[in-house]
Amino acid sequence: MSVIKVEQLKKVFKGKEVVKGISFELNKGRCVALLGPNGAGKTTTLRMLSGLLKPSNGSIKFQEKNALNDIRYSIGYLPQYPVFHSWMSGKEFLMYVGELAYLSKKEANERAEELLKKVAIDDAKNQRISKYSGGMKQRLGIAQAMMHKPKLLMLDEPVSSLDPIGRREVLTLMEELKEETTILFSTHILGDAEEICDDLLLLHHGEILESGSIDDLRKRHQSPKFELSLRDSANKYVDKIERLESVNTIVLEKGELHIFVNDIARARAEILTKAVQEDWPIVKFELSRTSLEDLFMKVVQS
Ligand SMILES: Nc1ncnc2c1ncn2[C@@H]1O[C@H](COP(=O)(O)OP(=O)(O)OP(=O)(O)O)[C@@H](O)[C@H]1O
Repeated sequence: MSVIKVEQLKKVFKGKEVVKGISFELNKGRCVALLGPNGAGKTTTLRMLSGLLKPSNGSIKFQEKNALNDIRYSIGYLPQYPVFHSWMSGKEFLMYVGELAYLSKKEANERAEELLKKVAIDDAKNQRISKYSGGMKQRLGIAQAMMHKPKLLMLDEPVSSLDPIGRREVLTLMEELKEETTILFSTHILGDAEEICDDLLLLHHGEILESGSIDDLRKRHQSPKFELSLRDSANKYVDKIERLESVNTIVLEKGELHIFVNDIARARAEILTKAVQEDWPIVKFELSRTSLEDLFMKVVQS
């Protein structure tokens, strides 16, 4: 069952389309990564979904209506650069957020205590936020977004500004939150997406290039390739290999040739025959598979 359905969502800033009519659905209970390089349109998309930015076109539909008939009560949102009232303590801040979400004082107090434990800052709950580390602030930001038990939690690059320990803490916390709510989080790091997410939306120049479960995408993007290194300049061999019938495409990466093929046996025979005939100074000739990483690198570099 889907939590949210987005159709033809578009945003134009000063005549420039930065989100180009994207459509997708998020299924209940899934953790979905909105993955894309800088400037892909991730923040703009999340801001439209959270109601902070008016779309130029398209529709955003929540499948379940909430009692207040306002999508903001179905969504928890942590912006990329959250602003806290730093003079407040973590607990006071959560109580304040609870009040804004129309929770009673009792409800807000119970929920705040529960979340402070969950995000592991209950020891520091009475300390001023200005004393918190980056990781603690980010975890408080997640708690803030969860105060009103949203159906969908959206986090904009929640780990990109953190040190390795902070990153680990927040990623572990997100894994736990998957049990409670559907998560959409933006990142430009494929590894983070793969570590905690089920599904992926790959965004580039405001368009969704790939979407689906990470497992399926991984399978779909596995195709055979040979990696060839030579003691010579690899450039000299590109033309010769490209002319072989069994070769699809060649990518030169860090001095190594990545030769994409369909028929492994035929390609191997053709390449090695040519190499022996011309006495190529081969250092490495190895079969490997392309991967989601290859796809992402191609997207990021284009
Ligand atoms: N308010 C605005 N006015 C004009 N252009 C904007 C505005 N907000 C974003 N943009 C442009 O829209 C494009 C997408 O920006 P956005 O912040 O959504 O990308 P992003 O994928 O979140 O990138 P990053 O990872 O760097 O945060 C960029 O080219 C950006 O300069």
